[in-house]
Amino acid sequence: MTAFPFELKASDGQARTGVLKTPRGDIPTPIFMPVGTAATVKALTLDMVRQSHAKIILGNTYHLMLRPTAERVKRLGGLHKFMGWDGPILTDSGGFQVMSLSQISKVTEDNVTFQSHIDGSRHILSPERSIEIQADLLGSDIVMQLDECVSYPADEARAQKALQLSARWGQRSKAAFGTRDTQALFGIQQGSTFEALRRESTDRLLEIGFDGYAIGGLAVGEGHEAMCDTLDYCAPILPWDRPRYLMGVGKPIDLVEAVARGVDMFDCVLPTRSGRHGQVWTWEGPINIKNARFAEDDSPLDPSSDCPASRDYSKAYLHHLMRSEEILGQVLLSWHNIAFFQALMIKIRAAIAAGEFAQFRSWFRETHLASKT
Ligand SMILES: CNc1nc2cc3nc[nH]c(=O)c3cc2[nH]1
Repeated sequence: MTAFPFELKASDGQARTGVLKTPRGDIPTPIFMPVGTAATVKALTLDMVRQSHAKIILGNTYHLMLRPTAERVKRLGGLHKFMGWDGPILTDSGGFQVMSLSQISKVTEDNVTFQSHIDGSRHILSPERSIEIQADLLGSDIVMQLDECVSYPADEARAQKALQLSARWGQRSKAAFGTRDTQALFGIQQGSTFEALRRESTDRLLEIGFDGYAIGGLAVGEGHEAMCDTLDYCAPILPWDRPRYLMGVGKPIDLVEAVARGVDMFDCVLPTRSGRHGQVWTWEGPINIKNARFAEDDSPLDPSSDCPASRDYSKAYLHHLMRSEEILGQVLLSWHNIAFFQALMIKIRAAIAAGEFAQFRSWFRETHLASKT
């Protein structure tokens, strides 16, 4: 299996910047992937997503297999054609959403059986079925193995059983994926916050061999400090010459601190979800635009941004839209937030390339964390 070329351009401490070359386009790293759960980045047209400088989006197998079903997406030409996105798409394997969204689910050696949170219908996800959905029916560019993510806190024995099952599922995922060179398969490291288990999981993944390696089992309630303490040892032991993808992360400060520990790829619903509720991410930290102090503030969110939502509307107008529960408010704030996350990654990449990441990191902490905007 010839993996997608991953060319590292520069590194600065553990931080690195490079390019992951895929058939549907080059992905600069470190990269943030907006989440397109049900074949849409919620509230945004794909022109807005492109204009935000996003290069790759994430699709959720769990949601799409339930509705409209992966078979229907296939009949309609696959996920790219169905939603009109011709750039790279990464799909997750569905296991995490089963555990977090479905009321009834049962994990055995062979598979996960669960009931749809939409209509209660019964479904099965096995490593083989998840690969079929992602690679053959949805046609995604980067496919994730099926894994088992334990909740936090986990006891060590339970976490070890889950990582060992995930490793066996990783082997089966790779066997089902076969040798394809137009798509990539990533393995997922587990082990909760136990260093010995993270090493055991990594050893198992390296024996199997993947195109990229995700760090699973984090952003599950452990908090920023415990996540960073775990990344201190679990990121650098993953192969330096392949992409490292931290699943489900995160807040801007999480991205900066994870890049500092060697992570290359991220995805999180935060920018779009928080935007829909009025939370706006800025260089000076998050604000809630519904706060009365913005009612007559006619300054834009970020005059230096090239995103119309950030540059061409006053905070007062956005305040009014959100207070009036106007849909346009959710659209513009979601657009601004994903553009901000992309602007953050652009600054991070430039800082690493210039050997100035340490300076950027301390500037960001002082500016973004200190001020209570
Ligand atoms: C929002 N936090 C979060 N989203 C995740 C998705 C995941 N998928 C597969 N495997 C994981 O361990 C995993 C962990 C995650 N944490």
